[in-house]
Amino acid sequence: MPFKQEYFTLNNGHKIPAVAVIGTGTRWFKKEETESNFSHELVSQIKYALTLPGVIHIDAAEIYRTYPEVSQALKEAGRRRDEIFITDKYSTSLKLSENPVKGLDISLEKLGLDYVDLYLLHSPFVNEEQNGFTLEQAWKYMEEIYNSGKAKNIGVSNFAKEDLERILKIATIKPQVNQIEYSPFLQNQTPGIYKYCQEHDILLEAYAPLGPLQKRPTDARSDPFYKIVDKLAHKYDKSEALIILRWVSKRGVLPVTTSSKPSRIQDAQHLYDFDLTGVETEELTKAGLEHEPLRLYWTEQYSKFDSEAQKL
Ligand SMILES: NC(=O)C1=CN([C@@H]2O[C@H](COP(=O)(O)OP(=O)(O)OC[C@H]3O[C@@H](n4cnc5c(N)ncnc54)[C@H](OP(=O)(O)O)[C@@H]3O)[C@@H](O)[C@H]2O)C=CC1
Repeated sequence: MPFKQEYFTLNNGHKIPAVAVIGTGTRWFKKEETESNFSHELVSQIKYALTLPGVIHIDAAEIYRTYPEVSQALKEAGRRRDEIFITDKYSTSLKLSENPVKGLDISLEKLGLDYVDLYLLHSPFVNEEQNGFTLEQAWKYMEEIYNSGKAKNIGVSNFAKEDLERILKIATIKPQVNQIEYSPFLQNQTPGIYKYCQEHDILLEAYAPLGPLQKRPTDARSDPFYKIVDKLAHKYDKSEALIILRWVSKRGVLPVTTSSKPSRIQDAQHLYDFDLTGVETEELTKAGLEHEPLRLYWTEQYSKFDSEAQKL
């Protein structure tokens, strides 16, 4: 299969590989990091990903408790560091380490790395009482990390417009990325976030992009959205998952996916070997918007925005 490496360009001019093929949360997420729950399956999927062509984009986080698996896979794969792009996240709403600076030091140690490529605040749910610092101070820690070189890029996750506005007021370094839940059935995790990030040159990353496949309704066969996906899958001879991931990228959003199946990891790494036309992209956007919202994460905090999630 021919291979095409694609990047998005961040607001600091750095390049980021345009699909993250192995997220280490969701199906790999653990409540504890113990020897007995070490996932050999995750190690083998990451190692498999590291045999693929191009730069391999791995999505990790403190809260996933999967650093031991990532670390072992990196060591055993022996791939060049500049052929790997690692995102990591500081756990905010559940405090696991003192602050982002100390948290990253611990994760670098566990991962056996000198730096990560991207470090994110996992959510905006930070306050003095719970964390010992405010959201603005959290961002100052992130800037300290950027200046130290221990993270080549910094950003946020699950941030709404208002959270970004707070950060931008005090920032000397703008967040490069906002990683949010995004799929055809959730085109605005919080009101107006898609447009806001585009206008402010903050790259959106989509986690749970395959929500419509993870939660496929029983009447999908007669649903216009699934009919279009099926038509395009046949036209391009690609899986339905790839049609949706490619749509995400055509919307200017970087898809973050994962799988327990090597063939799906390989497919995702080859996402840019085909393209959708502008008309097809628009058709999927519209059919997606007509669907009722599907929100899989941060429902307690964000379900109140469901009525605005499908307005562009
Ligand atoms: N910042 C945040 O708050 C969050 C970040 N994330 C990050 O994003 C990553 C990806 O999130 P995730 O929701 O898993 O991403 P996706 O929406 O891409 O879903 C991946 C899952 O979909 C399954 N899948 C793939 N193809 C199909 C298909 N055709 N039909 C049905 N199921 C299919 C896969 O199963 P299989 O293994 O069988 O292939 C896999 O478990 C996480 O691992 C994590 O790193 C996720 C949630 C929150």
